[in-house]
Formats: sequence, structure tokens, C-alpha cells
Amino acid sequence: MMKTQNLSDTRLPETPHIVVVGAGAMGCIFGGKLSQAGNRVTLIDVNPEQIKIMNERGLMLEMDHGTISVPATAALATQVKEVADILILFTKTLHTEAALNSVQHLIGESTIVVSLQNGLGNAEKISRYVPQERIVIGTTLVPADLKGPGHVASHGPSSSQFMDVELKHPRWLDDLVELFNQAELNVSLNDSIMSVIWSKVAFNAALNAICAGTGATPGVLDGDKAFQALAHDVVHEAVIIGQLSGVELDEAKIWGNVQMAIAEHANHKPSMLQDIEAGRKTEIAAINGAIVTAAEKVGSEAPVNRTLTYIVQLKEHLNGQ
Ligand SMILES: NC(=O)C1=CN([C@@H]2O[C@H](COP(=O)(O)OP(=O)(O)OC[C@H]3O[C@@H](n4cnc5c(N)ncnc54)[C@H](OP(=O)(O)O)[C@@H]3O)[C@@H](O)[C@H]2O)C=CC1
Ligand SMILES: CC(C)(CO)C(=O)C(=O)O
Repeated sequence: MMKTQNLSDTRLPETPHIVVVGAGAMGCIFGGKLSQAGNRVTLIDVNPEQIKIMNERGLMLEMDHGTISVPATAALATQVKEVADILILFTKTLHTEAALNSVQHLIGESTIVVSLQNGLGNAEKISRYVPQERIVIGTTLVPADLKGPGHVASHGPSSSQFMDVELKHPRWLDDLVELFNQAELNVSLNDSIMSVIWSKVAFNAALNAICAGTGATPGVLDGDKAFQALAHDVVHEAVIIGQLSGVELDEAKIWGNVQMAIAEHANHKPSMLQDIEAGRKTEIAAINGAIVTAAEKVGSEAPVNRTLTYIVQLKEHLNGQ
């Protein structure tokens, strides 16, 4: 049963309890920075060994301006009792439902759930657990490489955009932006959030899937004609399907972000490549696969994205997934 109350005029509590679900690369960066800014943060994950290490050693974040150490409170979902005021989802999309199932006892009448996860369909999944008026969705360009439990490297420019899914811009949303920005997370609101999400999907469909398929980081692909041609075709096809689905998209801007990542995130392993290297299943279904599904819905096809989906799935199978 979903718990709800009218929230449009409410503000965030003075010292909100922030729960980050998924203490991997992104969870540690966001949780660590929010914690360093003086917030009460609990990290939830599924691996007891990693949780123990994070509690003992804290988080180590390697950033452009140096490495910071932040004490951490990490736990299994069942060990956390205090309801979350803000629940930030940073599992891979394929674990969203399991993660939400495990934290249902932490979702109260005014808990706000934030997802900056990659891929399409995040809001739909979350809305099975939380009323739409309390869901915030968006994207992030923060590059995060997991080096070990609680140890993350993040280099290069980063920014994030989000909005409440109902596009009502309640007062607490401004508080949320301020909270993130006080932690130097560089977030902004964007009313055209479906355009933002589709643009990121088109970007990830090219960058993440090609890097996962080839094993290369963006910098290695710099200047390669075959990469440029393939990435262009992936983005172009995604843009056409997004537009046919009713979303406004600016192909040049998306392409600009791909070039930015090649230049500025040269050594970052896109999250899908990190999954392949760790022998995990990837988010290919929620990114390139979701473009293929969207194409079918509008009576079209997305052969380039379908082929890339097969290639990454093949890599998963070869990894035993
Ligand atoms: N890394 C990056 O640079 C970026 C990532 N993103 C997006 O952010 C999201 C998170 O990515 P990232 O941080 O890289 O992923 P990671 O795989 O590094 O971290 C996810 C964490 O969630 C844990 N987990 C799995 N299932 C559950 C569960 N049921 N409950 C709680 N925790 C769980 C995982 O544990 P285990 O490993 O044991 O499964 C892992 O520790 C993804 O959607 C990704 O696409 C967006 C922009 C950049
Ligand atoms: C960091 C970024 C934007 C790729 O450059 C990303 O989305 C990912 O790694 O999944």
C-alpha cells in the first residue's frame, strides 16, 4: 500500500535522513559528497563484506582537486530502521525493483525518491512503490569508476539535471537542488525532463555500448573514424525514434556531449564497460534495448541499436551471464 500526503507546499526537513540505495560508484560519490557537506547519509547495499569495509575505512573519493576521505554509515536494507526523507536510487536499473522491495519499510508518507540512473523506464518502475508526486527523475554526467569497496575515482566535468515527474515544481524541489548544490553536486532543474532523459539515453547508447562492446575507454576511441561513424549512426537512430515517440531532441547537442566525454572523460570506463569487466549483467536492455522497444511501439525499427544490443548481450553470455 503506497503511503501519501499532499506535499506541494512542504519543505524538506532541516536535517533530512538521506538514504542512498546502491553503494557502488555513483552511490559513493553522491552519498560521500552529501555526507561531507554535513548531511545524515545512510548507504544501503547488498554485499556484507563491502558494507563492513565502508563502515571501517569510510569512503575514499579521488577527485580532480585531490582525494577526500569521508566516514560512512553503510548497512543492509534490513538493518536500517529510520524512514528516509530522501531516497536516492543508485543501483543498476536491472536491480531497481529488488532494491525498492527491500527498502519499502524506509518509504514513509513524505519520502522523496530520486533516480538519476541511466536508461528509460525508471519513473514507471518507481511509481509502483511511491506516488508520482514524490518521484524525481533525471540524469547525471558525473563519471564514476569503482576501484574497490567505497573507493571511487571521478575526473572531469560533471553536472546533473532533474525534475519531479509531474512537472509541478513543488517547493521541496528547490530545497533538494540547494541540498545537492551545497554538496557541490552541480545540479539544475529542467522542465523538459523527458528530452533530457532521452538525450542521455542516446548518448549512453553510443558511448556505453560501444565501449562495452570493444573494451575501450572513450579516450582510446578518440579520432577513430569507425567509432565516429558507428556512434553517429547510434545517436542519429536514437534521436529519430525519440522524436517519433513525441520527445523533442537536439541531435547536435547530444553529439556534442559524446565529443565532450571522449575529450574530458577520456580514461573513465563507462558504467556498462565496468559491468562487463566485473562479469556482471549490463543495463543494455534499458538503453539500446529500450530504443529498439520504443521503435517497435511507433511501428519503426532501430537496427543499429538492435545490433549493438546483441553484441553486448553476447559479451554478457561469454562472461557466463
Ligand atoms: N558509474 C558512472 O560513471 C555512471 C553511472 N550512472 C548510472 O548510475 C546507476 C548506478 O551506477 P553505478 O554506481 O556505476 O553502479 P555500480 O554497479 O557501481 O553500483 C551499484 C551498487 O548497487 C548494488 N546493488 C545491487 N542490487 C542492489 C539492491 N537490491 N539493493 C541495494 N544495492 C544493490 C550493487 O551491488 P553488487 O555489485 O553486489 O550487485 C552495487 O554495489 C546506473 O543506472 C548507471 O547507469 C550514471 C552516470 C554515470
Ligand atoms: C559517465 C557517463 C556519462 C559516461 O561518460 C555515464 O553515463 C556512464 O558511465 O554510465
